[in-house]
Amino acid sequence: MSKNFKRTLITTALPYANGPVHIGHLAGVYVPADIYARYMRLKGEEVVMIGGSDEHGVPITIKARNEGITPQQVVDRYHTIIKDSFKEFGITFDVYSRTSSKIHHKTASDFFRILYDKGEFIEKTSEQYYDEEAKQFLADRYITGKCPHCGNERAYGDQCEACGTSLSPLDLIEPKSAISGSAPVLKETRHWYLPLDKHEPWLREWILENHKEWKTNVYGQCKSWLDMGLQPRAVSRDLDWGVPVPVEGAEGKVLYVWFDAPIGYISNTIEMCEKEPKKYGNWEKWWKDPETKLVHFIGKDNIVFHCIVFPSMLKADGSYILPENVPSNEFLNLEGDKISTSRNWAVWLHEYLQDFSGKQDVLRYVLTANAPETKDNDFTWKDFQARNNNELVAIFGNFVNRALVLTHKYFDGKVPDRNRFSSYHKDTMYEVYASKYELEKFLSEYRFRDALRCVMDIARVGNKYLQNQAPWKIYPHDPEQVATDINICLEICAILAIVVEPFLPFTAKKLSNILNIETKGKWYTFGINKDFESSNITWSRNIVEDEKQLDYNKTILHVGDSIGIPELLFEKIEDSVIEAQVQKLLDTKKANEAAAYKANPVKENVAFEDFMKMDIRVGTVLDCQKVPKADKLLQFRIADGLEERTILSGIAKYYPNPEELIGTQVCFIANFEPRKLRGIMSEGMILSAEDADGKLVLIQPRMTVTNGVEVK
Ligand SMILES: Nc1ncnc2c1ncn2[C@@H]1O[C@H](COP(=O)(O)OP(=O)(O)OP(=O)(O)O)[C@@H](O)[C@H]1O
Ligand SMILES: [Zn+2]
Repeated sequence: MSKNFKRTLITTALPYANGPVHIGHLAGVYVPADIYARYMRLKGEEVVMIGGSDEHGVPITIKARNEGITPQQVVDRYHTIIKDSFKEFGITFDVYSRTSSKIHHKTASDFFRILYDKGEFIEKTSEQYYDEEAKQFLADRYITGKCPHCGNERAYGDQCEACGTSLSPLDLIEPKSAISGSAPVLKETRHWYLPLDKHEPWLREWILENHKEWKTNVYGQCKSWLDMGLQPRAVSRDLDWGVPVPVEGAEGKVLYVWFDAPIGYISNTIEMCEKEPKKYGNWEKWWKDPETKLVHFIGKDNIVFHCIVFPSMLKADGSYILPENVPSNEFLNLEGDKISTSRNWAVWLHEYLQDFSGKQDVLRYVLTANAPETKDNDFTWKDFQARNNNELVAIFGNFVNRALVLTHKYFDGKVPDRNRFSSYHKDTMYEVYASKYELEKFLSEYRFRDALRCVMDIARVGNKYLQNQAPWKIYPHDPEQVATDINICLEICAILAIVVEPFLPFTAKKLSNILNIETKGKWYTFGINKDFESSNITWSRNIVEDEKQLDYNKTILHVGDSIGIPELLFEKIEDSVIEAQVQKLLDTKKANEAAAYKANPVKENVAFEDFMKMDIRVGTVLDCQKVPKADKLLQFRIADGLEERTILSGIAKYYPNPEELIGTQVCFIANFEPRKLRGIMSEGMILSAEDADGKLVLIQPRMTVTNGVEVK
């Protein structure tokens, strides 16, 4: 199904501006999109990449209310962090704007109005909760009440977080408004719906028949939505934050965020074209010309919106093109847990950039090598370190560095002649060219992990070649052979500088600077040149030779070219650096557990007389030491105001320096039945509090009291 397109429009899911960007976002959307865009640019294609922040919707208004600031202040804060960190990370948007912009409000409003005037919506009246004190309708999240399933008193109108059931506001028992606290009343309200059911027949044909080449995860999700049958979907909301519905009598209503956000791709394209008309031309050529290839990069939770809902909106308008592909990724998890903004379970991009200054490419490498392309995947710091040390440093960096150093050592920093070029060298270069060719095939299929593997294969070929040829052994008796070897190695370095650019742009820049070459426009200047994007060829590794298209003399570097001073491309990451990151996550986990801690229900009441039977007293620790061969036990000698007594307590793990307790006071049950533990008689029980994480902490009076006094 390949068509000849003139240009490519890449959109990237708009990150929701209620938090910074994390590695899940990057792996799911922005790194693959950036690889694709950079690759197209290297090939000299006309391409743009559109991004921007998604700034409307209820969660942002709730965050603003909780922090006592305006929604605009919330989105200003995160938009800036997101935009700056993307830039520093080398994500090359042609435009990165936001949905609170004037252009977007106008574009989204006009878009709605055209569909409204064409009769593409249906209008329905329904009953919704209204807060009479605050004089506003309540979004589901703004209503709390008792969960009908588990009795949790603080369930939300859309979900009970205690039992996980999804709810509708009408399910809640004794509903309350989260704004005023008053009981809301049901009131009629009018909304507009996009009748997706009406669009179902053409969607079926367009996706299920004509786009069988879409990734199986994407195709499968579309098929199951279509097979369930589509329903009309509301496009408006009663809320005061968003794009107002441009219809008479619709005061207090805004466009629903899912309707408003994808239009952001169009608004941002318009903004880009208005800013630089010479460079980008008219926005309509990007959105309305069938010779434009539209590609949406998204994560899996956005599939239905980009394959079914947004195309239906575009079709309802009638003047827009539809996406040619929607290469959606599955999800990236972090150390075995789902990444979550609200639980702070993430590696945040802006923090990474601080902690790993100058190491953008390491993260880009790991997120691509381990991308969740076909199934959910896990990011771990151990894997991050291993991939850096064993792959980037040991293979790529090592090869390039040895080739550059030897050039300076033997050839005065100049590219030597390849006089001995023979079939063995030809085979080596053939491997390199075939890998580049395969790499191109994978890129055209949005298989970025496999494509990156091909880049590393080229570095592997170089590394192996250098190891086999061992120029440092040959040089004394056959410098001419070494000249040919180094010539080959330098050419492989130059090819690496070009093919690695989409993946590791900072490394490509460093390497091409050392080699004194330009990477731009060089994609088709060596090896075999066939464009997978626009041809229907079936790939095979031998096609290169079969077609006799390979000219081994067409090289990037030339004899006598000067090579700059070598500089290390990658450096080893030490254990201590990784341990610090792991510790940061453990701290987060602990804080989350503490925040989620719920005290046990109170036990049955006891009578005063029963309480008085317990003889709890205070005593001073005279001696304290670990019981030999018992991990948990500490042996206390206590001055109890009468004689002295010995008590054993299972808190050794929490008091690694027991001698520090000597001289402090503890509380103990004095009339606890004595019992023998490890051959020692324990006369009582020392009192501790058990913290949420199981840690035991001694109960100790804040002021010294007389030994033996009772606790009441
Ligand atoms: N862990 C992840 N792995 C892969 N893609 C992700 C992940 N989290 C989010 N994405 C994708 O990133 C894009 C932007 O996400 P969005 O801002 O809507 O965040 P979200 O899904 O609300 O995430 P979060 O709740 O973590 O903030 C979406 O296309 C989404 O599918
Ligand atoms: Zn519940």
